Amino acid sequence: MWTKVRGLGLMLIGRRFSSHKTQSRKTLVDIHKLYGNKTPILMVTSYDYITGKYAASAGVDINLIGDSLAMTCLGYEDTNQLPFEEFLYHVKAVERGDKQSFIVADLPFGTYEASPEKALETSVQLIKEGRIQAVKLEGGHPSMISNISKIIDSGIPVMGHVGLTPQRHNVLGGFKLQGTDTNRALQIYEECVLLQKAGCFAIVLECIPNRLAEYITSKLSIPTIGIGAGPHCSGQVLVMADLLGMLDDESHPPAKFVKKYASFSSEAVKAIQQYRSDLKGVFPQEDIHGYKMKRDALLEFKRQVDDRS
Ligand SMILES: Nc1nc(=O)c2c([nH]1)NC[C@@H]1CN(c3ccc(C(=O)N[C@@H](CCC(=O)O)C(=O)O)cc3)CN21
Ligand SMILES: CC(C)C(=O)C(=O)O
Ligand SMILES: [Mg+2]
Repeated sequence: MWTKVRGLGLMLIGRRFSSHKTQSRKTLVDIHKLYGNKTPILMVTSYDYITGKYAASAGVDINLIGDSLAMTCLGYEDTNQLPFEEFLYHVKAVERGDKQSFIVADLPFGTYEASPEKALETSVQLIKEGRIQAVKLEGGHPSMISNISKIIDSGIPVMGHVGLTPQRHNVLGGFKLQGTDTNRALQIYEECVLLQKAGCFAIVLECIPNRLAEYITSKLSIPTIGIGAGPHCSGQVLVMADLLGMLDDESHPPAKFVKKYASFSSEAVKAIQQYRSDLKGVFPQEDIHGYKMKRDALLEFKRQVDDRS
């Protein structure tokens, strides 16, 4: 009892004098501040409650529920096969795990291209049911800009995405570096200008040469978030499965731009194999992991069972 009261007292003192308030969710204002201060913006992708919690605990700035989860988490061949309902299920789980980051969700292939109304409808559903803060969609050609404007005009922040846009891999000829020739570089630059004019709060630059990304970043007044776009973007994004080494998949070797900071996959397999070998007498231990029963109760139980036969 005394220790409980003392614990409560310490807790109250701790609250009163601690400089750490309960962390509230980051907003667009925080993202703009980082950009203004030239502090690199940290973005990762998350999949579910667990990975959402990892991102929140690490204090990332932007947590993206990327449609790449189709491949890394669900085993689809590409992102275009991802059903919207399956995506939404993951969006909801991430949000339950992360109450700290600014959360952005991709608009999956087929859920926003057809019209401004369709793009808005999908975005509203993600905001309402997924409880997230912003959406990201691929492409910045003029027809896509009208879809983006409709979403932004309705009060939903939009992140652009240019360069290697994986949903368009069939017209891009695969997951290939973009913008190496003058015309394609100009096209990517023009898309960025249009996206900024439409009111996007940031743009992902994926798989383009370092110098092109650097130049685009210097020309824009909104942050660029790079993946395979060199060190001169306003921020960086990596896919969680790539940075944690969650997948050892020979059929999908990591891209050149990936840096692997952990080896979850091999650690997991090792741990499960250790568990198997422990079953030969090491785990579980009677005292540490087991539960006791009063001797009398056990004897009486056995007696009653024996009486039945
Ligand atoms: N795990 C994962 N990480 C990603 O970053 C990612 C996905 N999945 N799935 C959706 C897209 C696809 N992405 C990819 C996939 C492969 C390369 C890749 O291998 N690129 C070549 C470029 C060289 C060339 O132009 O041929 C490379 O060698 O890096 C790039 C982006 C990025 N996205
Ligand atoms: C790689 C990022 C930008 C993305 O779009 C995704 O993970 O789906
Ligand atoms: Mg994506």
